[in-house]
Amino acid sequence: MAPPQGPRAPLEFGGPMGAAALMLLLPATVFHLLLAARSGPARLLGPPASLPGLGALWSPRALLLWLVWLGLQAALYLLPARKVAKGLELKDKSRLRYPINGFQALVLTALLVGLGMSAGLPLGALPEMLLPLAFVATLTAFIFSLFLYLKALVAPVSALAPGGNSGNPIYDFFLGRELNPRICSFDFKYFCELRPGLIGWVLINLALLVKEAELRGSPSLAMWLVNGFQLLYVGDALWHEEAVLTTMDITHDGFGFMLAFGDIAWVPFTYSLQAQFLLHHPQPLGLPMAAIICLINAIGYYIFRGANSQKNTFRKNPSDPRVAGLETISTATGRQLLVSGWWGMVRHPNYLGDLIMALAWSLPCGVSHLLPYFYVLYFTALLVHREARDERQCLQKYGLAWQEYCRRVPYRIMPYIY
Ligand SMILES: NC(=O)C1=CN([C@@H]2O[C@H](COP(=O)(O)OP(=O)(O)OC[C@H]3O[C@@H](n4cnc5c(N)ncnc54)[C@H](OP(=O)(O)O)[C@@H]3O)[C@@H](O)[C@H]2O)C=CC1
Ligand SMILES: CC(C)=CCC[C@@H](C)[C@H]1CC=C2C3=C(CC[C@@]21C)[C@@]1(C)CC[C@H](O)C(C)(C)[C@@H]1CC3
Repeated sequence: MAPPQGPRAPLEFGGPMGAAALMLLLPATVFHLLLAARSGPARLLGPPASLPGLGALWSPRALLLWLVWLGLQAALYLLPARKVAKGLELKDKSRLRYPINGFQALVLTALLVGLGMSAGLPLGALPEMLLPLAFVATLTAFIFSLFLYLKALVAPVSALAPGGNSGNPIYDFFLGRELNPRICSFDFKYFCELRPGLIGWVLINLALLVKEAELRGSPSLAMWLVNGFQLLYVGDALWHEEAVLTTMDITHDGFGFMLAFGDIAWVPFTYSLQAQFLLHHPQPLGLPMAAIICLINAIGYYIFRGANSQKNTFRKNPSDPRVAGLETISTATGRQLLVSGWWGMVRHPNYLGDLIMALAWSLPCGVSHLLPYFYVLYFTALLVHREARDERQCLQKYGLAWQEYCRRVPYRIMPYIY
């Protein structure tokens, strides 16, 4: 059994107490949002208008649907891939291999759903099942995290994540002990990060759009915008799937409750909140306003994609002509840091673009309610916290060179503000 890492790794998220609180608070938030979105007052703060009985949470049909969904996505993951990419070097100097077929999984899912709908699949019935589906997804996340925790107890020390093996079971269960848990070549974390949750999110959005068309004759412009923007975001993530291999989730964080729940329950059921809200609270949206919102989304996407692609191109090959002219700082590790281009504007330009897009996803819901802006608020908190975690890791990795970068690029996310 792998020994705990002990007090060397600083505890994050408020330690075991914080982890326990988050494990209660996060699922409670999912149910609160699902209930609030369908209630008349649609209040973000305060108790939901009505609480459902346990019967409304449990449905064998939802369980079956959920298992079929996970099975389908797992089967699509196992299909031959156009490319097999290598991850970053691990502690034992090995590099894991990952199939690059996420976009293919999205397209095949769309084809299957399209075929199903033409054969009479009632996609518009899905919004009625969101509550029991979220319940089974949450239950799955708890059971799956227990499996991951037990599996990590017998994993070799070299397979453990830098954090998440403090020896405290609650904290380790939450953060995840093992870095890349796998059975044969099936990588659980990589699979969950991009497939069932992200593709599930756009499928839920589509079902809400179909339901709106059934109720009101056609989907509203606001619903089209939310569906279009979020489909672009998910399609982009799957098209650039290889880039996820260098995110801190894959390279640094263990796979425990936080990511398992985040990937399979939090993302599909809370990221679809705007479309849920619009189904129950239709909002008028004129063409001029829609055009402005599209422009905001396009600006956000331009910054997000430009910054992420610039860094990925630079990390893959610093002499690539697209980045070779950029100014850099050398570090003791042999790697360089960009100090011009997007990464010379602020230290996390990709977060800035992501936040601008988040705003564009909520604006079609009007300004009468705070609820559809939950994503903007939560995402700001998540990215500010994530940025602080990343800065700590970079300071540790790059030392003086990182300090020099911070001096030359003083703002973190928003120029002249933060
Ligand atoms: N929708 C959602 O819920 C979420 C979306 N995201 C998005 O995911 C994307 C990835 O984010 P994330 O993984 O947090 O981090 P980043 O993609 O910002 O990567 C941070 C890493 O980039 C490298 N880096 C930092 N500064 C420089 C520089 N100047 N030059 C070169 N390399 C640099 C460092 O790693 P190294 O030097 O080792 O390469 C650092 O650890 C973002 O676009 C974010 O917005 C993230 C979380 C949630
Ligand atoms: C509150 C809670 C449960 C936190 C867990 C956080 C997770 C929801 C997020 C952590 C990092 C994520 C990323 C994406 C989705 C959300 C989670 C899992 C991401 C897949 C979204 C699409 C992007 O293009 C991305 C691939 C860059 C991104 C990677 C990080």
